[in-house]
Amino acid sequence: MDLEKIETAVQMILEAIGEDPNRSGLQDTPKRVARMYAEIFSGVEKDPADHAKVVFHEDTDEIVLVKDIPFYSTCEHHLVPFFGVGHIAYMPKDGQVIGLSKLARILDEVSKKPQIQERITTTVADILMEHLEPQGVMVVLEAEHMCMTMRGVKKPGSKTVTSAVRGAFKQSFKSRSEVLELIKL
Ligand SMILES: Nc1nc2c(ncn2[C@@H]2O[C@H](COP(=O)(O)OP(=O)(O)OP(=O)(O)O)[C@@H](O)[C@H]2O)c(=O)[nH]1
Ligand SMILES: [Zn+2]
Repeated sequence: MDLEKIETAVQMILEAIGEDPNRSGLQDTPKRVARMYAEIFSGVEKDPADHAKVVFHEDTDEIVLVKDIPFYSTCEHHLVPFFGVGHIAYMPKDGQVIGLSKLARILDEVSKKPQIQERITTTVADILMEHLEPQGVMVVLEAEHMCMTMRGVKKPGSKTVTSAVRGAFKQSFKSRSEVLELIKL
């Protein structure tokens, strides 16, 4: 990531909005924003699938759900945050399972780039289908978009819910309902 370029750009934005980038409160802002972007956009240069490459065996083919995983991302249209919780479920095949934290790590890394909510949802589901090779995957994200709350249409409290359903969950209404019930618990 080119931190110097970010600093120059932030300096220009401050000037463009009519601020004085040299006043004391703003002097270090370009550097701070550059460091912050390095953090919140760190996923641009990474492959989130790396977290799905270590799998192990346990004698179970029952649904695993990690729910209420907080995530923060950045709307690619306005570069403001959207954030909420993700629920990630899978049904193992032949006892192939993955460390629970890896599900959250994948969601984190996919979120750390300019994004839209639908793409985070489908990317997480597709990574798990490809590398874990389970019977099925279901990913549900609920998020508040600051581009819809603090500006524009201004609908604070509105939530966007997206889901990606793969494999067995797509075929079986019963398995899908089971996950939705477990999310609600
Ligand atoms: N599908 C989808 N849309 C998003 C997401 N985040 C923001 N948006 C929408 O992206 C759209 C961008 O619309 P534009 O008309 O190009 O931009 P705008 O004039 O700033 O639109 P308003 O937000 O309506 O003021 C808006 O409708 C946003 O609500 C997302 O994660 N998924
Ligand atoms: Zn937006």
